[in-house]
Amino acid sequence: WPTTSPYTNVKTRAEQIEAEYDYVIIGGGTSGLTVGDRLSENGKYSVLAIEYGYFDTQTGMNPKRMFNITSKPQPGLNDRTFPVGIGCVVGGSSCVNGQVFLRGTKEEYNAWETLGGGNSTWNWEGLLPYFKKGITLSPPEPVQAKNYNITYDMAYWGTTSKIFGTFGTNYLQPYIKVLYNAMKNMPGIAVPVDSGAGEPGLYWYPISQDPIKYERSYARSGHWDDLNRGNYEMLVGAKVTNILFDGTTATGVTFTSRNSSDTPPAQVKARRQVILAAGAVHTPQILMRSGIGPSPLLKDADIPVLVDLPGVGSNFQDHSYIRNIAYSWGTTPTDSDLDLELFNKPRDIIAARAPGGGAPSLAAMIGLPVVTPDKYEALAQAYESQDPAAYLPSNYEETQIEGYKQQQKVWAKLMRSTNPVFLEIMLHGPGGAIQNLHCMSRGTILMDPKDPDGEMQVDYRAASNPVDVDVMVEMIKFMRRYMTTGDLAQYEAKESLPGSNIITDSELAAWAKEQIIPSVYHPIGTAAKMPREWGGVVDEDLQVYGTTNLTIIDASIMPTIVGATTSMTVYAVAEKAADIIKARTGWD
Ligand SMILES: Cc1cc2nc3c(=O)[nH]c(=O)nc-3n(C[C@H](O)[C@H](O)[C@H](O)COP(=O)(O)OP(=O)(O)OC[C@H]3O[C@@H](n4cnc5c(N)ncnc54)[C@H](O)[C@@H]3O)c2cc1C
Repeated sequence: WPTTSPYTNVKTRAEQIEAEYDYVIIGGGTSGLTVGDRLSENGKYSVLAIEYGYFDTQTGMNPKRMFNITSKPQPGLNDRTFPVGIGCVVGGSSCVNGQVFLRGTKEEYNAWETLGGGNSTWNWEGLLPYFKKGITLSPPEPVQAKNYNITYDMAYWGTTSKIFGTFGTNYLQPYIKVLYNAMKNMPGIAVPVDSGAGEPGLYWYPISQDPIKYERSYARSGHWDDLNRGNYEMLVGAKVTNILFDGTTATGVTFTSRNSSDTPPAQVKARRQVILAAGAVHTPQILMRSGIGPSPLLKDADIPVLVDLPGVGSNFQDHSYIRNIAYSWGTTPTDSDLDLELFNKPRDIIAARAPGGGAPSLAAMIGLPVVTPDKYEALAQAYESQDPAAYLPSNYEETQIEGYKQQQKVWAKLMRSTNPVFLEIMLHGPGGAIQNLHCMSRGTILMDPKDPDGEMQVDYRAASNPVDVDVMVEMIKFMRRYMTTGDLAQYEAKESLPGSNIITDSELAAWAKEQIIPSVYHPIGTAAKMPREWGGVVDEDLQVYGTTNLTIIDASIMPTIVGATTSMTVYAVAEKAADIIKARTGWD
């Protein structure tokens, strides 16, 4: 390692590339490769993607394919630190991710429209065509659909993209349908026709998997491997340090070799557009290194200020979770129609005898009024009555406080709606992980002014807003109700974590602070698409304020996080971004 690639248009040295391309994309990850594919598809324009990682024949989470970053200690979580998972390989985080393939709900995307300040097309209706363009759904096998009563609706999916959603076929599970039915019968739980319908509820969902090869479907397999276009090149093992400007017009980038410190920095020019796709952790670094960011920090780092944009590196959000609300069954349930004889056979025999018939993945995605019918109103009231600045980083400027105030307004309303997904439970029980998908705390990802090219300082500021712990307490109580009342009561499950001695809200909160992990590897928001007077970094066309020819297309542009794993939304955003860039730069 580094692994060499089989493609002649993958370059490993600065002298192998041209001096100038029409489009230069920083980051050959999920969003970067999607847009690179679209901008090179008519063959008329030259495109270069510059990627810090290398080609790898394997995929999946592994230190050699990930950045090595540890978060700052989290005072809200008893000063614990956490690994910051980000892919650094061709394909980016889509090459290492968990392949859970979900999208958010309608009101979560409509919040982006409200936070756009007027005339925004960043809403459910505006994004649905791009979910369809971006993802092909491979329907479940008929036997599987019948076994598990899987419904789907192709109105929410496309058929042309080479990024695939496929219903996985796990081995037969002894009680997955018991869990399904028990959750379905919990008060307020809906069963939408499709996980892609923009609705919360209980669903079997696809994973990002090729339906034929049964391998990971990701940005490289879908947007690079079969292309082999003469007008599309990739430079790997190269770190972009900063963007070049003529005045405030982006004209190219400077990069260094990732491995050899004795190679001098090199430059490449972009005739039409520089496209920033380095992900929510490193996009802010490249902006700041280029003089775009909070001016006090830039001055500390001795970087001349090109555009004072305080929002760069702020507004950081992720999902948070508790790994295990742990139970053991009193009596283990079994599905009434399960073929027990088959089930007890070794796994390979089961797989051979039930081709396509195993259970796909199952999730319960639940709005706050369903999580806590008694408390959601009080939680929403407590949240909306907060002084917006009370729990924000102390260096937030007025525009940023105003932006958070707008978010607070939107989200206090959405805490009262059943549509946005606050709680996610992947059902394979008993018990299991609970995820809070809408934290109100806001973190920062900032450059170390003493070492601007060193790793970014990632501060989740988890639980800095107390409402997040209060919400997590209600999620624990929901899991307790699910496991011990209703359909599952008969199985007399015993709780070992938090345990029967942890009862009151304050006991649960103290336990939660010991347990919460502030990231599901879904960082977003650090170059948010919001009005500049609300602390935004990019406009509705994803152009960086105060500049021309510079567009951001990655997860950092999301103003607020969606109640779903993030990759599918990143693909849809990138598809929309490609159309915006084409229209703006006269692509035909
Ligand atoms: C471990 C893990 C598990 C996840 N699980 C899921 C899941 O199950 N389901 C899901 O939907 N989502 C999941 N996600 C999240 C999802 O994959 C990401 O939200 C999405 O891929 C981000 O896309 P992006 O384009 O913003 O960034 P990335 O795909 O991360 O791309 C950014 C690229 O830029 C490169 N880069 C960074 N800095 C530089 C530089 N200076 N110069 C050149 N290149 C640079 C990086 O190496 C990287 O390849 C997971 C992520 C991780 C890391």
